[in-house]
Amino acid sequence: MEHLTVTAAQRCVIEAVGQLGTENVALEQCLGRVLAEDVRANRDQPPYDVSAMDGFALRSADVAKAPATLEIIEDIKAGDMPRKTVQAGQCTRIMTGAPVPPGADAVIRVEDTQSVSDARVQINVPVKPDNDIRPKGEGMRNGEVVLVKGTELTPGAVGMLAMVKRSSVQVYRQPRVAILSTGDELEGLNDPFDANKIPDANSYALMAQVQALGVQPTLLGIARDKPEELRLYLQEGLQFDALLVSGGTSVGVHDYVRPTLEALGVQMRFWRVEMKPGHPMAFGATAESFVFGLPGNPVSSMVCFEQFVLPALRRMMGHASIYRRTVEARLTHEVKHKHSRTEFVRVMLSREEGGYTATSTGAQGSGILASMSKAEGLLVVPPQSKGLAAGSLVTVQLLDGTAYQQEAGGEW
Ligand SMILES: Nc1nc2c(c(=O)[nH]1)N[C@H]1C(S)=C(S)[C@@H](COP(=O)(O)OP(=O)(O)OC[C@H]3O[C@@H](n4cnc5c(N)ncnc54)[C@H](O)[C@@H]3O)O[C@H]1N2
Ligand code: MOO
Repeated sequence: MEHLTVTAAQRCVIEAVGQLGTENVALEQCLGRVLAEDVRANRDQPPYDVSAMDGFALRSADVAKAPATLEIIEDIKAGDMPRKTVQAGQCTRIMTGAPVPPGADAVIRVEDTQSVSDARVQINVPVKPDNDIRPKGEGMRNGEVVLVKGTELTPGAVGMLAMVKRSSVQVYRQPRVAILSTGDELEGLNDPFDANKIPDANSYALMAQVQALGVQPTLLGIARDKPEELRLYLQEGLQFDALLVSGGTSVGVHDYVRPTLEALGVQMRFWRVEMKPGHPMAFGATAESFVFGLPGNPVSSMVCFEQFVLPALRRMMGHASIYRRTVEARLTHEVKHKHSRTEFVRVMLSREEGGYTATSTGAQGSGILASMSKAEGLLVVPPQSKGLAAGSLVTVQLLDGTAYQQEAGGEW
């Protein structure tokens, strides 16, 4: 499986993974989850025609030649039921959300009236029938599906669930994700400082990328470059829905990850993708688990997460929109491209007249996390590109935000 493009590798991942099972979660915990059931309204809302304004409910015909003075027969607050019928020459004082009394066909807001006495009001302007009346069932009708299966639970959707009195709801399960770093050179966050070692940044950058999807991963720690130790860690990681291993995926003599995974029964689907950074990216599966072998270089592992792990996890969680949103941006400088791999360039975006502009965040080496930490997006240089001129229109994957799209946004 040589010369696999990013798009082809993404397809391979997405075809392999599917939605996880479902679970019931409390309304307080469901933000960002995906509905695994249709949710129906259990009442009409509003339950009757109600006033949209604080004012007076009246018969529009009575005020056709406004100004006109009407007799106030009743006061109705939200929560009250009207007791009287509005007859010719009459009105009721009504508050927002209160039921419109029989006989009245319109509401006029208080600003368009003038008090004459406690019992009489002058209406200053005419109103059309139905003015400022919110009809029964305008918001939802009893029995109708108000949220369809597959909907992501946004704050608005959570409000809707409360509106139909759902204190818990059936959603797709969150993936259980394990993260493992490998390499003798790595220094754990709590290990003593040693200037000759490499701090384990990948575990935490990957942790944060998973957390940004609303999932709390498990950090397995650091496996040293000893096949037996690595085997134990990988075995543990394969108990999870997804295992992210960084380092040891290329062809060095101590790159034991791939052979050890295979020895543990993992079927490798690919182990190289035509991309930069991120070339030695591996993907495999067992019956219960998916393994992403991410390159050790910190930026490479993060970029591979964006392209392969993120859509896979979102698919497991039941989302239909699984890819980062892409935008068009105008490049503020030249980008050279002298190979035939898809390149991802870390960029900052600014919003200017006519759209976004994209500017590199600095040195793009795959170990240089500083330029990743400033990045708002990844500019995609397609494999066939001969380089991009300043001022050209380019595609950028947004790294921040919670907006996603159904398609990757291009073939690359
Ligand atoms: N002969 C070849 N050598 C290399 C190739 C190749 O195709 N042929 N590919 C290069 C590319 S591209 C990358 S990317 C790296 C990936 O190699 P590995 O996945 O095997 O990663 P390591 O060799 O273990 O480490 C690479 C680099 O990253 C640092 N690292 C590793 N883990 C962490 C961590 N948890 N936190 C921070 N930094 C980490 C490690 O110290 C190395 O500097 O291979 C090239 N070589
Ligand atoms: O995948 Mo490597 O990232 O090009 O350094």
